[in-house]
Amino acid sequence: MTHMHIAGSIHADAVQGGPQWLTVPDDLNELDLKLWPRGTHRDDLGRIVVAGVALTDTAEEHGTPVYLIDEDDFRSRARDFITAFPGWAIYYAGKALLTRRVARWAAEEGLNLDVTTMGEMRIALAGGMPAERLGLHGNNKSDAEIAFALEQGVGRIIVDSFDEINRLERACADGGHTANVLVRVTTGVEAHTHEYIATAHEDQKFGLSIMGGQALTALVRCHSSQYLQLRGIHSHIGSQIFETHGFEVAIRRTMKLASQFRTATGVELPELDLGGGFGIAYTAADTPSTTAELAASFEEMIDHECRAFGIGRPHLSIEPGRAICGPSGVAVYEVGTVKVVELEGGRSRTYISVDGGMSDNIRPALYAAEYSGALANRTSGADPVLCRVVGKHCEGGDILIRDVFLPSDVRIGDLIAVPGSGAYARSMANNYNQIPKPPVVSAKDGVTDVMLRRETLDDLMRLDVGK
Ligand SMILES: Cc1ncc(COP(=O)(O)O)c(C=O)c1O
Ligand SMILES: N[C@@H](CCCC[NH3+])C(=O)O
Repeated sequence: MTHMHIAGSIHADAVQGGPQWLTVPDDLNELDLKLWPRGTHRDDLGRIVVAGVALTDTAEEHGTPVYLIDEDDFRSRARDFITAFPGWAIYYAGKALLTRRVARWAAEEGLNLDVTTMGEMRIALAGGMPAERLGLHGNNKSDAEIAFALEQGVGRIIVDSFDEINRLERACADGGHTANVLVRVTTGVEAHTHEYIATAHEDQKFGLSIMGGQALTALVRCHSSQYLQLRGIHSHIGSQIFETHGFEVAIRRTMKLASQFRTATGVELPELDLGGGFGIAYTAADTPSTTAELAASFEEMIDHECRAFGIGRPHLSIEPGRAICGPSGVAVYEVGTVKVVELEGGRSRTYISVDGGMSDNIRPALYAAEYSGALANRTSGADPVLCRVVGKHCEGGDILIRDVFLPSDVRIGDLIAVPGSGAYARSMANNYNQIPKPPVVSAKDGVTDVMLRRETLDDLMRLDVGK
């Protein structure tokens, strides 16, 4: 698909502080394939088809809103990482999307799994992911979570504070366990992403500071513990990152820390985990690197820094979440109302209200995240108009797609499909306005299968036990 930059009259920026990147597609019916699960297309009836399934059929069978995850797409993106990073351990970040079935796919594709809570551990194990392939994260792991991880034989625990090191040692002493640990550090990198999803600058809750000296102290502390097997350093600089520069700085600083640790103890750390954060395309303007390109630049940076610090190549791992499940997922909504709002200068914006919103995808409200969308049940020859796709919540910021061009004849009952919805949408869903959470169905070879059923109002009513 080609895009032309558009004149002021309908440019989003000219309308209302919209983004400069938004352009009018030459053909609204054509799908920008980089945004969708591999193989997505329109059929002869003009319906969008994902994994061999027409989204109209998904909507009919499962209702709307509905999240559809293309199994083959998920598996192929997992395999891309396994292939591009030979010898590395790939920990799929379950926080992005985790169900028992997703855990099984991850296990079958040779991924490990990054988990953060009791709930994620339980789902991962129930899905058949072996405990030794789990890495437990979290800045406030409870005694119960730590005890469970130790009993199950979780492969490694990423420690995040001195309090937690003490807590973990006590749990090991009580239960007669030892634990493999990595120390999560903050590298001071200012990742180029939204403030709320950048995690390596100093002034935030995760990790121990390299610059402040706590990281080295924690490493030495773990090294000298009779209960802890110190495996190495963990760094995660943030999420939805496109530039490799931040990773380069993180690698340099963690390698330097490893060499300082060696100087202090005489021991070379065997492992280095560089976290996740690899960005995906949500709109036509996003141009993420391929997994192979990422791998090539990581290999080069690692080689360079190992040589610079005279350190042997550690065993390396990364934790991609979004880059595996994000593009595999499509959310499907039904249009309930269409309202044209007149703006200054004779311009207008079309508000398309759908049957979901910030309860099933809070990312636009939380991070001003951009999405795109397409009419899913038919094609249209109508002119493009600038639209805002909004939810049904009692909140002005309840926006799903801030700016998108859709055909001017979008009407009640049409379906809007939002690509890039596999990560951090349904997994961050909530029940604002007492709206039950939508289902997640997997799709493969023309067949859908529910993995998370739709919540019902009865589910919500049953939680309300007061009188
Ligand atoms: C420690 C850690 N690892 C991995 C991830 C996964 O990030 P992403 O889904 O952006 O790859 C996150 C989330 O940002 C994280 O906090
Ligand atoms: N939840 C965030 C990413 C941060 C997740 C985990 N550290 C998002 O939707 O982009």
